[in-house]
Amino acid sequence: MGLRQADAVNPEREEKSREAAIRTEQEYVSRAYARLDAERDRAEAALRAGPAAGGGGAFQARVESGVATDEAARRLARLGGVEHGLCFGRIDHRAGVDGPGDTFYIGRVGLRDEDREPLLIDWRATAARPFYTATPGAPGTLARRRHLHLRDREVVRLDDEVFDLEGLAESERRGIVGEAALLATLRRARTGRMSDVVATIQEEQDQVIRSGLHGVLVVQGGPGTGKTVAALHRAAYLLYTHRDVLERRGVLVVGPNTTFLRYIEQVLPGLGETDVVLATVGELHPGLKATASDRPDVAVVKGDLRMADLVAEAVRDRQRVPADGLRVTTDGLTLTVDAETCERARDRARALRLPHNVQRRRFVHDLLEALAVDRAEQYDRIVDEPLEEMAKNGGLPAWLQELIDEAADEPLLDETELRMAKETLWHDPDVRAALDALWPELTPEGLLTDLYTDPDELARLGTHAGLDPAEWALLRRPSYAPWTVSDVPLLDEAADLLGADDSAERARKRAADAEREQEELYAREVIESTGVAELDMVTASDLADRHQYDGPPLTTAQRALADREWAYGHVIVDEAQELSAMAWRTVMKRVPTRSLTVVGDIAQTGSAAGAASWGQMLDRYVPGRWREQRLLVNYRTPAAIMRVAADVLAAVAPDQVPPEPVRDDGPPPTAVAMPVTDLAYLVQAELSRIAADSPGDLGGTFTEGRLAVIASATAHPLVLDAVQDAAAGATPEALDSPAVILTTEEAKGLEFDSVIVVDPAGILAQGVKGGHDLYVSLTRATRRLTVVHDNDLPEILSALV
Ligand SMILES: Nc1ncnc2c1ncn2[C@@H]1O[C@H](COP(=O)(O)OP(=O)(O)OP(=O)(O)O)[C@@H](O)[C@H]1O
Repeated sequence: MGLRQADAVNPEREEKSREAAIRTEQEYVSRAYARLDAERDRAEAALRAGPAAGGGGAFQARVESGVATDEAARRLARLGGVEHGLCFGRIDHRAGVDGPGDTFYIGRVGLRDEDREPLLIDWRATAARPFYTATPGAPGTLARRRHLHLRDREVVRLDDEVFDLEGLAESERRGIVGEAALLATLRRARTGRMSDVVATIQEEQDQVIRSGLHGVLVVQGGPGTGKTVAALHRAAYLLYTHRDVLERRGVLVVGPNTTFLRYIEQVLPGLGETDVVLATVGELHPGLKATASDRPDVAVVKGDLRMADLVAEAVRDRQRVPADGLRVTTDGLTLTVDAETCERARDRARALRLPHNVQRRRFVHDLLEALAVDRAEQYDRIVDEPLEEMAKNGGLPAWLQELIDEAADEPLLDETELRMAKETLWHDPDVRAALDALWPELTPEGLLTDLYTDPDELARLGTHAGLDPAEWALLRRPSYAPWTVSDVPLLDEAADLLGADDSAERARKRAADAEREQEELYAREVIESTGVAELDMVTASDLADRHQYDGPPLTTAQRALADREWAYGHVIVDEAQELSAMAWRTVMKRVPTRSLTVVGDIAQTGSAAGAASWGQMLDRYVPGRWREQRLLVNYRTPAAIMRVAADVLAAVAPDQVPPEPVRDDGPPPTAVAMPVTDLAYLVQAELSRIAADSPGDLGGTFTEGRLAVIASATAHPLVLDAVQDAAAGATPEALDSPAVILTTEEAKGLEFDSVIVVDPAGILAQGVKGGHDLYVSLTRATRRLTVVHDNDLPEILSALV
């Protein structure tokens, strides 16, 4: 146990020295806040002044000041997020022979005083690391670590750990550092928001946070081990340490549902980062926000990699050759292209190995050419036939015969004539319809809708892709059904295969380039006519650029979100065990460098399409090249609740070890046999209990607790009926209310002070993953757990009293 400084002195002296220490720290903290205010003022002033100010007349200077303004905006955003708990730690290095050791204050952001001396060390900086890694057994060069607890800007408490006294029993500490501070933090009631834990990050979490940027890091840990908070702090750390790469490319955090992402959204800005995109798998296809889910058996089929083959088959199936060749009537003529020529055109287009919509251009050009030639030949025949007739009858003058012989050696159409003929044909609706039928321009949505609604096509192509009839039959759905989360990887796959015909975009660019040339010409004239010396450094292209400037640049996050082909600098996947193989395929396309943090718990896999092991999903992309870090300590669930959950885990995943709980507080969990109709009373009673034993915030402020009722699919509608006062569903508003009713799936990744689990037998019966669902439900409570059953308590919950 870490020896607190206070233990070594008598109570009165302790109180006095504590007050004195608080006064000293208050002075320091006040200085830090004053500095923060000054920095904010400075950044605000720079921002108000705008890009042109301070740059003098020279254009380059103005550009530089524009960059400085962007930097000021970033800095301001960063400084805005650190008001709460600005400074939370202090480390004193051991004195050496050459004098006292260094002292550093650790904060959410780095600050320097007027003389550029460090006032606060950013928590992500190397110099801050001992704050997180020192243990009594391995203190490194630290003599003391101090946690500072603030309420607003006031220092209200200090917690010390002194490392250079003897007699510290490492074994008692279970690897936990800063225990007093940690437990105080954990005992705070849940506010419906995920808090950042930057002041109490633990050693094992610190290793995750500061692990190198490259490669795939898997963070495997049981419920409540801080995987999510560690992953988010890792995002902040990586952005700080690899700013150059990551500010440009951004970090993508993929989480299980939008509510959950909202929770973590409240953490990241608090850490002062802005270049992070948060998305669910349902949002990875730009322009779509899929939230609906498929039935588990359907999700399993859609999540299988054979779906990639099915989508590819569907695309190929739309590149057709008519068995009897192409016939199309235009301008009173029936033009034809034989099947062999059509086939050659298709093979030439496919050989380009480009997306379908881009290959289409080649195919269309080839067929238009064939049609144009046929038309020319037909015209030719119309003119030639009477002449041939005349020639046969010997009625053709010699000069005309000579002309005809000459023309026979010339091609029928020269280049310009051919281009114009193709152009005319392309504008004929009948020609276009005929070509569209052979090689249509496709959208991902259109392709999948057609496929899902056509049983014959599903049968034919499904068999090609290796799906059996029971599987492809599950894919049928009406065209009006909403897109589901499992459809998104398939849409993404289709988008890759289809690509976009960018001719319109290229035409726009050509026009823009021409316009720009004009701008440059004009700018050159301006430079020549003004002859102003300070413009010497400006090139005409600079001036043209300035002229075309239209609004502030998009942030990395905004640009990344809009671009399906954006390559992120790093991707973090939370609750990663839930991703299907197809979802992994989509995620991996977003990060060609394979720099990922994969966070999850195989024992909590609830989705039938999810992972049974990490290797199953990752080896395909980084065979044997991913590293795993385990988190073993549970910071959420008290020991008594964890004992009950451990029995469930032993039954459903005997090879998984439950995490070791830090907390040993709270009442024992209970089981109550009662009808669901009486549930409202229990909810009321629980709400009063959590209000009564809410310990208040560190500074004494009372914080409200939260309660969740997690019900089996069968009991869920009955619970909604019985407890009408409670909110329902994992929506942001519902989670902000005192009591919320959730399904097991909605409860994933969330936590509450008190949890009532209804119908455990029903949850267990929820398909193959029922046991995992029950394990997840039982581990959502930070203080109280009640299990409600209808006299059918499953055997594996017999530890409940
Ligand atoms: N070092 C820490 N200091 C204080 N609180 C912590 C620490 N680590 C984790 N916690 C708290 O423990 C709780 C669980 O953390 P988190 O939700 O990140 O766990 P998880 O491993 O993602 O859980 P699950 O798999 O059950 O979703 C949170 O309330 C978090 O704030």
